[in-house]
Amino acid sequence: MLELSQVSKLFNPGTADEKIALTDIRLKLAPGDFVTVIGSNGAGKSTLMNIISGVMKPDYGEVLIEGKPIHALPEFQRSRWIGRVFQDPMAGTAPRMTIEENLAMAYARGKPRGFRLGVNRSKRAMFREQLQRLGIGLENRLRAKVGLLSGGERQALSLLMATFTKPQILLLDEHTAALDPARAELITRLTDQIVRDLGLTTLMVTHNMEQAIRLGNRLIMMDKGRIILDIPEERKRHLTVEQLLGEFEQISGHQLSDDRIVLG
Ligand SMILES: Nc1ncnc2c1ncn2[C@@H]1O[C@H](COP(=O)(O)OP(=O)(O)OP(=O)(O)O)[C@@H](O)[C@H]1O
Repeated sequence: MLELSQVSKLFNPGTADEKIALTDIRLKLAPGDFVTVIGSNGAGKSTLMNIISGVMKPDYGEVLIEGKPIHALPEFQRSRWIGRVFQDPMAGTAPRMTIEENLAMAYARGKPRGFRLGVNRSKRAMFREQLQRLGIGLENRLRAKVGLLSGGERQALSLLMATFTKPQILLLDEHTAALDPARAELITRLTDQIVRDLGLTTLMVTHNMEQAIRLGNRLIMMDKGRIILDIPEERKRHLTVEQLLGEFEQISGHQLSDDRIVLG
């Protein structure tokens, strides 16, 4: 489904500012894998997401989705294949447009140019049904401007929009980090529900260790541009936060330095 082979990325090569972001990343995800990603500051997590989504090119190596190199795909196909939710609730939605207009935009993503962006009766009924599944009452506010929604509501809408057309890969980039604990928990629950219902192949970067253990069927740990540990489901199920941090320290030789870390 998703395969990274020997992916490397260096910023500002040959200058005093040279930074190794990724070194020889090899990773294979099977269809339906839900992988949580943790790591220290500057470990390369965001660069990894940027490269998988195709917005950044690796210096070396390749990213394949269903056997096809992602960087060779036209933009419209990439946007249909990859759904992404960012940390910033403002990032995934258009604030001046209504909820239904935002959903119409997400629905048209990856469809041929000229596909109608408008909202007709049958689309509205479908949007309402999808919003109902979130369970936060957005189905009654189809014509509300998205800029008026709370951060949590907006992130729930972003999640729905990113998964609307069942992407091949879902990338979640610390998507609960900017929310208060109650809203973060709501988005976590919705994420788990949507990923399971649709059987989406998912990579989720998180600073919440308990969440990293609880969600998904696999956990990878990154440090200094490398994947230093890949924990399968059976091991993850019995893991505690203390054990996870202990393993990190043992393998990397230093403590997990993450200024946004949440232990649970
Ligand atoms: N555009 C850029 N130009 C130069 N260096 C960069 C750029 N983007 C990232 N880096 C560097 O590459 C390394 C990996 O950064 P990246 O943002 O991928 O890490 P991260 O694991 O997401 O970190 P954090 O958890 O702190 O957000 C870091 O050393 C960072 O300073």
